[in-house]
Amino acid sequence: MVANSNYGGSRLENGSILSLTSSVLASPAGEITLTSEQKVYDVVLKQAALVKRQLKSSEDLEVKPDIVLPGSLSLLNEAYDRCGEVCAEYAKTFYLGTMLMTPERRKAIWAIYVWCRRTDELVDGPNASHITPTALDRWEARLDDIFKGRPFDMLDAALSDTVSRFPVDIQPFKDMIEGMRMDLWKSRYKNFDELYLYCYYVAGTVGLMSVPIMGIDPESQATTESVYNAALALGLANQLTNILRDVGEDARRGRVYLPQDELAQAGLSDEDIFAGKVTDKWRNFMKKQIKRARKFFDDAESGVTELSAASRWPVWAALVLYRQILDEIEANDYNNFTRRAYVSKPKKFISLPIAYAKALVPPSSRTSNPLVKAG
Ligand SMILES: CC(C)=CCC/C(C)=C/CC/C(C)=C/CC/C(C)=C/[C@@H]1[C@@H](COP(=O)(O)OP(=O)(O)O)[C@]1(C)CC/C=C(\C)CC/C=C(\C)CCC=C(C)C
Ligand SMILES: [Mn+2]
Repeated sequence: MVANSNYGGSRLENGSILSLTSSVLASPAGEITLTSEQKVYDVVLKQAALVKRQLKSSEDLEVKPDIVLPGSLSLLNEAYDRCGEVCAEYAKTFYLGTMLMTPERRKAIWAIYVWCRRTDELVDGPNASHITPTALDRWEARLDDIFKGRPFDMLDAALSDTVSRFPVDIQPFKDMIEGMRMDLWKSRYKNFDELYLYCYYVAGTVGLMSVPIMGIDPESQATTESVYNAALALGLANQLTNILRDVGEDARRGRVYLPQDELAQAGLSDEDIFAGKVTDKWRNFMKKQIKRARKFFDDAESGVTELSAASRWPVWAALVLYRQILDEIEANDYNNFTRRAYVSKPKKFISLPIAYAKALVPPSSRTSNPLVKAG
């Protein structure tokens, strides 16, 4: 779980979370001493405060009433349907999971999914080699327009509608673009602190975007911050798992996301990764990395139960299925250089009712719940 921190930080209107004010502690050399975890926790606190304030101001209405301009509703429905199709095409199991959500929430999650997928495609898709920082700046300007109610195309229109109905903030979206910017210039991570920030940008942000849509169960006694923290943890866990699964594939593109200092401590280097030989050194290194990823999944678990009842199943399914990729890496004897770990269809099939059973558990009102408000 992300630790409670006591520090000040703020963001320039258009900047990433790295734009911090003078309330930040500085070392004698004048360097900023905040860890990535602390910087990200600042975002979590702000997102939680924002959602609380906005829910209050709309008198706890979770979905704002429709304002329909003549002819616009069918276009909007088409736009949402298209988002659903994209989602079904790229993430079948997840799409199935969203079918249990209320129609408003389901459509909103599809719209966010599509925006995230398109953002990732900019740097990972077929046109990735033509993508420049300027193209990402243009994508960010387009995001600003989405939030101002001036969408550029149909898929943007769905997101524009979503952000007008749910208390979603622009910051996690901007931060995701920041992560894609990082992918343009950075291919090595000195330590876990650097990797943590990257994982927040490209995946923790998804958790923060999703909570206002998923909704927190009205019976939940948990603090909003703790639920956001759990959502962040699930995003981080998923991305760390992605990185561990894709070591070989990333290396072939010249990328090593694994922390350089931890590789060195294990007696390993980039050359060992490019050579792609599974040795005992590699196995021991991987065991530690897997242990850390599992810890983030554990941190996410308590938060899932606090979500509104209909949102719990898709999130449990995502958690249970993604976590199994780590088991598969182990089953492959840590060969993530030439074998891609994946969860087989039968295993997926068994996991879905397990996720469903977990989703039936309501939020706990007992004080033993680690997320429950004090007093
Ligand atoms: C309280 C609590 C636990 C709430 C739940 C919060 C929640 C729904 C968290 C979801 C976390 C999640 C699914 C994160 C996605 C992480 C991820 C895999 C990010 C990928 C980034 C880049 O990776 P890379 O390029 O290395 O990998 P590929 O080879 O390209 O796969 C992403 C691809 C960024 C783009 C992310 C998406 C397309 C997924 C967006 C998903 C949603 C908006 C829906 C999330 C909802 C559910 C129910 C899972
Ligand atoms: Mn990608």
